[in-house]
Amino acid sequence: MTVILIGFMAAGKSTVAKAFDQGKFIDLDKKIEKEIGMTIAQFFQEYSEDKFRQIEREVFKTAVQSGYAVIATGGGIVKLAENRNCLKELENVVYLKADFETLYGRILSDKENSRPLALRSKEEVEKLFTQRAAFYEDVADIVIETQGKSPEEVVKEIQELK
Ligand SMILES: Nc1ncnc2c1ncn2[C@@H]1O[C@H](COP(=O)(O)OP(=O)(O)O)[C@@H](O)[C@H]1O
Ligand SMILES: O=C(O)C1=C[C@@H](OP(=O)(O)O)[C@@H](O)[C@H](O)C1
Ligand SMILES: [Mg+2]
Repeated sequence: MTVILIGFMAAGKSTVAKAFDQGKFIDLDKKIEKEIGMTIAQFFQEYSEDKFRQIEREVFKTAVQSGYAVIATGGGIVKLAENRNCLKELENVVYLKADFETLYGRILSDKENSRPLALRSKEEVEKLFTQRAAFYEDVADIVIETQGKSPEEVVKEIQELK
């Protein structure tokens, strides 16, 4: 079975996926960065978000056919209707949920990932969160509340699903 992790920026999708054995998980953003040879932030600047979404769509499609144990998506995977339809058809789509203040705090203190869409004002990021939250709820099979839980605790909950 493949577990697909969805959720807003800094929900913990990448951190949680990494806890699974090498080769058995894929982080779509890391895969994309390897393919494009630059960071996502650089790509947004040099090309566009739309171009990024096209690549994300293809990488996601390939990943779901590849038998990974865990797929960490990027927070914007739900932006394209094609991806939302695909998520709805899949099983074990896990929404890692947290409230906006928690996520925003994590975004600000995360020095490892550059998130171009988080460079906007806090109000705009919150607007994006509200729009996206409805999509995550809609396509998810399972919701895991991550608030007050360590990444290890979240990993354990996911392992118990198997
Ligand atoms: N359950 C958690 N509790 C506290 N901090 C977390 C948790 N999960 C992730 N983080 C931290 O939040 C930041 C973003 O995590 P990341 O896994 O990159 O999220 P995502 O891939 O969903 O954007 C990282 O600094 C990470 O260490
Ligand atoms: O929410 C988004 O649109 C994005 C989230 C990022 O992934 P994380 O959710 O892993 O931060 C990354 O794919 C890109 O910066 C766009
Ligand atoms: Mg990530």
